[in-house]
Formats: sequence, C-alpha cells, structure tokens
Amino acid sequence: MSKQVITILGSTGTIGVNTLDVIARHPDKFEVFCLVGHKNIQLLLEQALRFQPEHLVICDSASLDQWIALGFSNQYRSQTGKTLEVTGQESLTTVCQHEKVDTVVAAIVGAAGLFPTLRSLEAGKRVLLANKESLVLAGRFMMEACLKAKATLLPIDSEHNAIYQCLPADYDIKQPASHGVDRLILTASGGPFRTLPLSCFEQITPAQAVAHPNWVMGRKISVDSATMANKSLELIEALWLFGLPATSLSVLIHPQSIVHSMVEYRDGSVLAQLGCPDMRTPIAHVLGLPNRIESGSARLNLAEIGNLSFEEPDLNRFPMLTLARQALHKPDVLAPVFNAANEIAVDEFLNERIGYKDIYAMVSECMASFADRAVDSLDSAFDLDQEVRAHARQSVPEFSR
Ligand SMILES: NC(=O)C1=CN([C@@H]2O[C@H](COP(=O)(O)OP(=O)(O)OC[C@H]3O[C@@H](n4cnc5c(N)ncnc54)[C@H](OP(=O)(O)O)[C@@H]3O)[C@@H](O)[C@H]2O)C=CC1
Ligand SMILES: CC(=O)[C@@H](O)[C@H](O)COP(=O)(O)O
Ligand SMILES: [Mn+2]
Repeated sequence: MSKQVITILGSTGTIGVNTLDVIARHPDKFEVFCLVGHKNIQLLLEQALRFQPEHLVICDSASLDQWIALGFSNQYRSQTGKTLEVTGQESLTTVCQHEKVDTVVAAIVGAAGLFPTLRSLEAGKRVLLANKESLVLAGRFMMEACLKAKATLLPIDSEHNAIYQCLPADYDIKQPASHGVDRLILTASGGPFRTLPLSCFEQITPAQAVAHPNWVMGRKISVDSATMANKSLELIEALWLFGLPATSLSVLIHPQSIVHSMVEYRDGSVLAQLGCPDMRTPIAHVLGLPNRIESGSARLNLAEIGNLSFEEPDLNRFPMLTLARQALHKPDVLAPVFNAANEIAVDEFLNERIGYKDIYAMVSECMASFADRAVDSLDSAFDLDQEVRAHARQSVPEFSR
C-alpha cells in the first residue's frame, strides 16, 4: 500500500510535535512532504534531519534569513547527503496543493493559519484541522471550499474529534436532524481558575494562566482555556463542522478532561468518547482513518481515576461564554470579531500590557463596536478581521495593568 504523504503546517508547535510523534511510529504508513514553521528554526532543523521532507517552509522572513546565515542547509546536506528545498511563506500554496500531497495537518496558531488551510481545501486535500481560529474567522467560506472541491475536513481538536467519533458514520451536515441528534455537549476542563476566588482575578499573571491543569499546549490556547475563550471558539467551530443550530450546542464543565465530549440523541442515548488527555489520540484517529493505529498514549484506567465529575459553567466566572452565544447567532460577523479581538487581547496579556480581566473587556468592547457590520465574502471577513485588530491594539492604553 502506498504511504500517506503529508504537509504539516505548524510542525514546531505542540500539535505539530505530537503529529510527528505519531507519524514516527508508523514509517510504513506516512511520509512527510513538507514541514512548515515560523521562528523555531533549531527545531525545524532537527525535525528535517529526522523526517527528511522534500521541502521546508519558514514563514518568518527574519528566521529564514537566519537559517541561511547559519548554514543550516549545508549542515543538512552534509548529515543526510540530500538536498532540501527551503523557502519562505510565499510557497505555502505550493506545499499545500502539491500533487504528491494527500493530507495537510493545519496546526498553525491563530488566523495566520487560514490562508494555507483554505488553499488545501480548495485543492481537494484531506485536511486535519487543529487550527480552530481559521474556521471561526471564515467558517462559511471554508465549508463552501470543502464542498466545492470535495475535500475532506477532519477535526483534531479533542472535543470535535470526540463528537465526530460519536456521530453516525453517514452523518450529513446538510441534514443534521435526520440522524436524531438533539445536542452536542462540549466538555470543558474549567482551566486553572475554575475554583480561584473571583477577588483574585485582578492579580492573575501570564505564568498562572498558561498552566493548564490537564493538557500541555501552546501559550495562546492555554490562556484561551483559562478564560474559556477556547470553549467559545469551539462552540463556533462545532457550528460550522456539524451544521446543528446554536440551540443544540452546549458546554459542560468536566475537570478531569477524560470525557472529551458527548452526543445526545433523540431517544435519550448519550454517546461519549473517553481517553487520557493526550492529543496523540485524536491525531492518530484522523491520520489512521478508516483504521485505528497506535498513538503512543497511555491507556485509560478508570478504576485508578475513580471519579468523573461534571458541573454547569458559571457565567460570572466565564463571561466569554455569553459573548460566544452572541457570536453563534450572527456567526459570519461576530465570530471573526470575537476571534480577532481575542487574539490581540491574549497577545497583549501575555506581554503584560493588559491585565487578565481586560481580555474579556477588550473582546466585549470590540463585539459591541462592530456588531452592525456585514460580511458577504471572504475578503470582507478578512477586512473585518484586520479592522478589529487595529481597533483592539489602539484601545490598549484604555486598559490598566
Ligand atoms: N495544543 C493543543 O493541544 C491543541 C491545539 N489546538 C489548536 O491548534 C493550533 C496550534 O496550537 P499549538 O500547537 O498548541 O500552538 P503552539 O503555539 O505550540 O504552536 C504554534 C505553531 O504555529 C506556528 N506559527 C505561529 N505563528 C505563525 C505565523 N504567523 N505563520 C506561520 N506559522 C506560525 C509556530 O511556529 P514557530 O514555533 O516555529 O514559531 C508553531 O509551529 C491552535 O489553533 C490551537 O487552538 C487545538 C486543540 C488542542
Ligand atoms: C486538548 C484540546 O482540545 C483543548 O482545546 C482543550 O480542550 C483545552 O482544554 P479546556 O477544556 O480547558 O479548554
Ligand atoms: Mn479542544
């Protein structure tokens, strides 16, 4: 059987590294065509030496210059006896749409992942999606591109992957009601501040916010988990991926992160997918489809865990969820606004220019300011994204640290 040939967007991130870990377990099944990174050229060199792709893309131009100045291509050649094509972000379309490529893993963080992910869908590739922000920014246009080019879009995000596993194999997003699905229940860990007194929120530091209790993840998504902007983005991601109305999408706090999400059916059945909190499981699931392959994850021992608990989210503690509900009812406009404002706010928080509570305040202010906009094309969604970012950055001095 021929190998599945893969381009990994964001190979140097947490999802990229986990993807390569799974791929390394199956040299008979997978081949890496291209690795795409941004600034971490040291790790890119190590990954290139190990997986020997044909192509490397370094999106950050200063980092590409550094790669050249440090003679990394020569180092690669002398250690492998092979040449490696190394280019900048202008090659993204080529490495996603290349005829040799079967699968693109979309694992760049933030809206920067939209363009190559969309190009992959337009070329009819099999896209394994971690980059939820692209779907939040341009869900309608991505789903249209997917349908038009007969591409395959499979979720890596643990909740959506769990839901995908619990839906019928012939699930049709254009006729969701015909399958008897009443509700999707997205589980949420509650993050590091689930029980912290609200009076302490003013003092929360970036180091505390990125310390997720269950998952090892990049800094941006870790802050999103703390504020539940992550769950908000995931509600919108579910809206586009599964085609159910906003009223059928719910969030349930489950602090152990063992039940990754659930599907409730009309007859009262609730199907869940369980596993240790290890992203290699959903990654291996979508890489291996239709087969199940080894992921490297530890096996779940429920007797050892003992108890699984669940609670309703407290909207005072997690007001982002209220903004998400607004966005779900006008997703073409308010979802891109939510995403852009949140990306800027998290960046400003991580750089200690605004406080933790200002993240919500900034997103909320942007949603109010841009609520009456219209989005009728990909270009207008992108223009809105840029405008919101400029507006949010400009508002930083209004927030105190
Ligand atoms: N981590 C997780 O468990 C999960 C993550 N996700 C989603 O997956 C995506 C990646 O998350 P995660 O791996 O944690 O993030 P990381 O911060 O660990 O990695 C981000 C990746 O994106 C690259 N990158 C950053 N900015 C740019 C840019 N402007 N252009 C091109 N590449 C860029 C980084 O390159 P470099 O490091 O070389 O600078 C790195 O490879 C996010 O959308 C996240 O929401 C979804 C579910 C779970
Ligand atoms: C692993 C994964 O999919 C993350 O999106 C995860 O869900 C984060 O945990 P929270 O439930 O705390 O947001
Ligand atoms: Mn998730």
